[in-house]
Amino acid sequence: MMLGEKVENFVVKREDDQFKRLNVIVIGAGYVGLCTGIVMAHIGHSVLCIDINTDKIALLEQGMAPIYEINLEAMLAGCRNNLSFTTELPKRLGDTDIVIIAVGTPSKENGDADMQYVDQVIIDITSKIEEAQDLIIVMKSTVPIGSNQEMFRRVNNLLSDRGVQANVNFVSNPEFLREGKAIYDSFYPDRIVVGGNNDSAIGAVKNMYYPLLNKTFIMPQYMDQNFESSLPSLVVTDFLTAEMIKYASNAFLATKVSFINEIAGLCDKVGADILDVSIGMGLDNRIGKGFLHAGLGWGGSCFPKDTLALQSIAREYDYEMPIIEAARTINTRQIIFVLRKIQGLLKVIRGKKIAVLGLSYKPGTDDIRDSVSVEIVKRIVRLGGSVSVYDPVALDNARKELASDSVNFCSSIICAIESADAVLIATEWQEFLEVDWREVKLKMRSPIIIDGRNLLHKKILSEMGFTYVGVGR
Ligand SMILES: NC(=O)c1ccc[n+]([C@@H]2O[C@H](COP(=O)([O-])OP(=O)(O)OC[C@H]3O[C@@H](n4cnc5c(N)ncnc54)[C@H](O)[C@@H]3O)[C@@H](O)[C@H]2O)c1
Ligand SMILES: O=c1ccn([C@@H]2O[C@H](COP(=O)(O)OP(=O)(O)O[C@H]3O[C@H](CO)[C@@H](O)[C@H](O)[C@H]3O)[C@@H](O)[C@H]2O)c(=O)[nH]1
Repeated sequence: MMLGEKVENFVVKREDDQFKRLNVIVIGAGYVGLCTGIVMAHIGHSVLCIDINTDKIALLEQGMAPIYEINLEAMLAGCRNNLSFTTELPKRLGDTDIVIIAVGTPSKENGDADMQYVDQVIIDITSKIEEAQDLIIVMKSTVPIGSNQEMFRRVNNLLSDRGVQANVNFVSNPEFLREGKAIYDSFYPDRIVVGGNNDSAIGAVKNMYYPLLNKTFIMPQYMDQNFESSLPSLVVTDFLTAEMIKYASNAFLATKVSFINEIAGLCDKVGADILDVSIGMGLDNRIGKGFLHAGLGWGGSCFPKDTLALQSIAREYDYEMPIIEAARTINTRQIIFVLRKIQGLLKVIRGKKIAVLGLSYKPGTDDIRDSVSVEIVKRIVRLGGSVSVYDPVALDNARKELASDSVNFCSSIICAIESADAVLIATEWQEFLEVDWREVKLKMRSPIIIDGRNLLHKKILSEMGFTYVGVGR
């Protein structure tokens, strides 16, 4: 890294180097790995995507997406010349310029990030590195602060144990894509963060992203062409800071949602309308419009585990993080809040039938990891209720998680609400906005809507004769 570069860490930089096509291996073909592989292939790199999950790879080889993500299959079809799939690392890594690690780092029981998948990948890669090889390992998985430095040392120790002399470098390159918009975010990131301690490795990663940083790629016709995104910012920094940027970003966004949910709770008490409060607040540029949508709270594979991991890291220093603690507490309280609302309306949940619309942790994805909706279904069942559930894409993923005689999986909204004592909107899928609520009302036992995502028009539904309860309105 150049002397003085740290000072301008957060300055937007534009690279003018000649773009060089690279041989890239992506390890882990999940939400992050697959989207990254597709985008890298689309912008011209030669990409090999590896996953130990043989079912995933079999689907991908047939051009089918193993996850629900808008534009994924079309993009997959569009870049097959540059993209191949396999279940194992090649015997030799000699031709590979960059290996991107994108395996999962889920929570352990104690809240730490579980590094077993990353650790295994490090061992696998190192065993394939050859004498005199140049290789850059790019860490996209979200890993605890200090991990990249530690792994860099570990790889070099393993190599010296094998008596291999090679030029292996690490670059921390956290990912910020959102599920449901993963392909779009991968093409148009707000920023690309690269953290490391080696100029030439950082330079190679900048080159890898050259077409994105300079928008020199051509977007396929079927993608929305009416985007107004500006060029992404490039943040060059050290390992620890890059790792912290990822955790801090997720913790901040989670806290912002919890903040608005706390205010929504008070709106409920005083009779103010959180929708207008959010608009009124968001119009202040310093606050910003995003992440002010009050509801059942945040879930998914990132906010819950990453806030937990950040707390775990802080505990190592006996350092308290009361804001993040509060954000998590408020998030759990949202589940209690909705159960109390249901109890308030139905009095007793035991023996009642509740329709739950939406199972994924947010619209646009089939991911049910840490989904608030799934947790609420489990709690209703524990309270003796029966639940009929519907989701446009996440039903299959939820079947195992919610297997119970008290849970009925329905293939349509109308099937789910048949004879229901109340309906809970748990994920704000557009389809729930478009359904004919008059028809729904005729089929329900009692016309009660708990709108856990503030999706529907309160006034219109009240006029139809529904008892409507939202979050903070
Ligand atoms: N999902 C997101 O929206 C998102 C966004 C930003 C960052 N992240 C981070 O990116 C990482 C990956 O997240 P994800 O949601 O894509 O995970 P995922 O669970 O969808 O995918 C991980 C994949 O890695 C594979 N895998 C595990 N061990 C392997 C090995 N040894 N070799 C090859 N493949 C292996 C698994 O089979 C799985 O398909 C996590 O650290 C996560 O925190 C996720
Ligand atoms: O105003 C809001 C915004 C979000 N949410 C909830 O917050 C959760 C997370 O939403 P979102 O951030 O859109 O989804 P993710 O795909 O989990 O993306 C987050 O987590 C990823 C994994 O680390 C990061 O890469 C992204 O930048 C970060 O936004 C979901 O349950 C949403 O329902 C709200 O309740 N209200």
